[in-house]
Amino acid sequence: MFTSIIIYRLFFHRIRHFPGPRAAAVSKLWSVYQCRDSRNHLLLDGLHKKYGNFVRTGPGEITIFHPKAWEAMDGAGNANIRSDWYDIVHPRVSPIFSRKEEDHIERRKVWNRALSTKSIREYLPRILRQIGTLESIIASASADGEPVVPNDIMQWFAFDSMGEFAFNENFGMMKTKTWHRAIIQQRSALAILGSLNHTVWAIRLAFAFLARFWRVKDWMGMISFCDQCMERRLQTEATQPDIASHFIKEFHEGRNQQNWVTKKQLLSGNTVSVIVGGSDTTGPSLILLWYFMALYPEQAERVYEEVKDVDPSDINTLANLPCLNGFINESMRLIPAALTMGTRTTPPGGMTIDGTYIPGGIKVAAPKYTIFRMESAFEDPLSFVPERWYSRPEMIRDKSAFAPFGVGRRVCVGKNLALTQIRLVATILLSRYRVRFAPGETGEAVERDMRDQLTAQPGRYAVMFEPRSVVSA
Ligand code: HEM
Repeated sequence: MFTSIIIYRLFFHRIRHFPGPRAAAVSKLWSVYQCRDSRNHLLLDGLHKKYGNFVRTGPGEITIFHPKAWEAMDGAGNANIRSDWYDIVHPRVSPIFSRKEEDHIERRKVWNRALSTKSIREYLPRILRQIGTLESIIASASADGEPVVPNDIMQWFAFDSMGEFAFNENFGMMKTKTWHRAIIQQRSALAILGSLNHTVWAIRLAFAFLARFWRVKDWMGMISFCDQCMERRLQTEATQPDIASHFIKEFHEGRNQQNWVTKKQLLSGNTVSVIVGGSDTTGPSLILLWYFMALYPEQAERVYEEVKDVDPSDINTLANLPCLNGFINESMRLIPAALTMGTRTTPPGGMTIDGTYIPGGIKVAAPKYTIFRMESAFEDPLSFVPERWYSRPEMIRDKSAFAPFGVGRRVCVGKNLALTQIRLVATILLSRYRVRFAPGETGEAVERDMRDQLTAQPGRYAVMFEPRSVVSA
């Protein structure tokens, strides 16, 4: 039987004519093995260089390397659905864990309210307070002449912040300068996705049979931590508006036809999505932002000149500053937080992109890491040139290639919150400190040791934050 499956996949399958490694056409286990050290972004980048823009990366999977890929997959008029990967936390559901579009639309409504411009304004004082705590860590390290490790402090900031405005709860990592046990578990759990991401059936099997073992135990611990956060929140009256209050309202008032179990699964799915999706993305983005600041100090100084006199609570002004936003975009372009994640299944009639027809029922992927570095999308794509986003637009050949938050109706619902946090952290810290690599540090490990585990996990590096008053004295 196995022989006939292999023969079918190699010689008779509808996508047999797409180039790619023969072993990948036979089984996705090939990718699992190739990604055993969580370097899917590099594996796919290499496949693009070897096989071109449309590569068969699984028996029923095509990976697309094209600036228009995300528009074709998620943009206006497309009929793709999310792939079976999005059943990963089944039976829990949320907008991101929704495959049918009608479910997705319904489940997204409450998030649109929880993360609206009005809501972000309500969370603003807490964002600023969290940045205050972040700054106090930096201030004390800098007073002692000690380096700081952005991989720690920026992740602590991202998780503590999410605890604050999602649940009105302080996870206390920045205060104690230590990792919360639950977050260590979460990182260990998400590391599973570095290789097994390719075979969601294997992950589901592991959840069913290995719940007490290996990293699967941490996965279960992560889900249980998220549920406990929500349980605690359900027992309390919120003192300030938070994201959970929107979910809880929906839970109590939700659609009549939904039974209690269904609503509980939605509440749990939303909770996991907000903790993981809201922090393990902003954290890496900030780690990478400071890496690029240390790597390109003259560009960082341009941002400083722009932000030094801006009132940080004026988030509209921040959103329109060319150097600041150019720097953030360029950092996200060279290393996006979601390096390769996101697969869709083509509709029964298939999908055509730039004249290439992909049949129906095929899983398609479009790795941002490689697409954001394509010559057909950006001039001099491997160089860090923030000016391409403001004064040198000719260096952007196809803007639709740049989609760090996705596009269309499935675009990240937390995009504005994340960008507000990132702009504020950059503005407040840059206006008080100059950043440089710590003595003996080159930053080399950031990309060399980076893992692709659902989100980018950059290698560790250390920086010195030097108070500007001292620097200029
Ligand atoms: C720099 C930070 C962030 C990046 C780069 C990012 C990236 C993304 C991407 C690429 C998607 C599409 C995923 C897919 O379809 O597979 C997405 C969806 C989503 N993100 Fe984010 N995200 C960030 C921050 C946040 C924050 C702060 C939150 C919540 C507080 C959040 C919540 C969500 C949710 C709920 C979805 C699903 C949206 C839907 O399906 O309608 N994200 N994000």
